[in-house]
Amino acid sequence: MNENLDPTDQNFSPEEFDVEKKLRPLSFHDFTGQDQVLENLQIFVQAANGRDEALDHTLFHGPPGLGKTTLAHILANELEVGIKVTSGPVLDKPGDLAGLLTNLEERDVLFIDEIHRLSPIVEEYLYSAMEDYKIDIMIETGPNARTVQINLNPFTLIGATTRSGLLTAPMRARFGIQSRLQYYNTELLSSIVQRSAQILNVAISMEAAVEIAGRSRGTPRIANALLRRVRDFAQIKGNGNIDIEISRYALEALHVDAHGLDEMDNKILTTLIDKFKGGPVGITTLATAVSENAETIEEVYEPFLIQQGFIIRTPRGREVTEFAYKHLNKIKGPTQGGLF
Ligand SMILES: Nc1ncnc2c1ncn2[C@@H]1O[C@H](COP(=O)(O)OP(=O)(O)OP(=O)(O)O)[C@@H](O)[C@H]1O
Ligand SMILES: [Mg+2]
Repeated sequence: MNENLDPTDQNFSPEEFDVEKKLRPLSFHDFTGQDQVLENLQIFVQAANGRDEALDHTLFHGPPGLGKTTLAHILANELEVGIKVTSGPVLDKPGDLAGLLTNLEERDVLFIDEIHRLSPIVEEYLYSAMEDYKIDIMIETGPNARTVQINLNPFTLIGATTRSGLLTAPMRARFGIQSRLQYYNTELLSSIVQRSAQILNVAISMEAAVEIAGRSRGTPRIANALLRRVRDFAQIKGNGNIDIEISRYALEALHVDAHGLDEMDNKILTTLIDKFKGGPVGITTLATAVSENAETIEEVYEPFLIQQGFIIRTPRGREVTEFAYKHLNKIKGPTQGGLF
């Protein structure tokens, strides 16, 4: 049994979990892209291994599906240590955290996903563990209750978050290594698609891999999900091999946007155009109009829309580009709304 995946990871349905487990890279060598981040991590890991010390606490931030959880497991593998996995919302009592911390062996990794969702009490409790490898625990109850300080084994905390803006400053300051993951370009994604196809044992043409990659919103998780769906079409409607025709047919049937934009991306663009004449509009106003929270728009949706050239950020707010009008088949200017 491969222990490198967390079966409670909510990003996967149970069937998809098994497939995901096979597709997830396990070493630096298997991991595609994020070159700068990876190069640095390799150096830090080598150095920590050479000194036989725990790796510095490490924070991964960036939009969903880009490889934060994957990298946390890769780090544990490359450090050749154990990993314990938990998440911000699950760790609601300092006692639970103490249990995890005291069970860590020397140099082990404690991975806390969604670390921005830790409760303030747990977060505070974590500070001394991270800084001095010490925690206070309460023993006995009633009149005999007292706290004792216990020493922990040196360990590495790896935190992951899609919402780094919600991390408190003291928390952030305790991470010696901080890496922001970027969206993947089509070339990188197509090599990820090819690698995944090989693992899934299905033949895929170069052109088809590029087609799937281009519609994956810069995100490996989406690329792998689309590949699995296209594979289904190839099996039932085609000859089992994935070529460009069956890919186009499948992506069409799945209503995947030509750029891989998701519902919220499209809602943001449409709202900017229809309600705000294309902008500029402030982030809070926009957030209210699409019923999403402003930080989520800033950290999860907007980076991709900007990177792809659909919107720009100006001092007066967000504005859509010509490209967005074209993509949504909308007409720019006062005649919009269909006078013709
Ligand atoms: N660089 C990569 N190379 C190959 N596959 C990758 C890469 N990055 C991610 N993947 C694939 O995408 C899937 C999703 O990645 P992962 O779960 O690490 O994302 P995440 O950043 O933790 O997302 P979330 O914020 O939703 O938790 C992985 O299971 C893996 O199969
Ligand atoms: Mg994750």
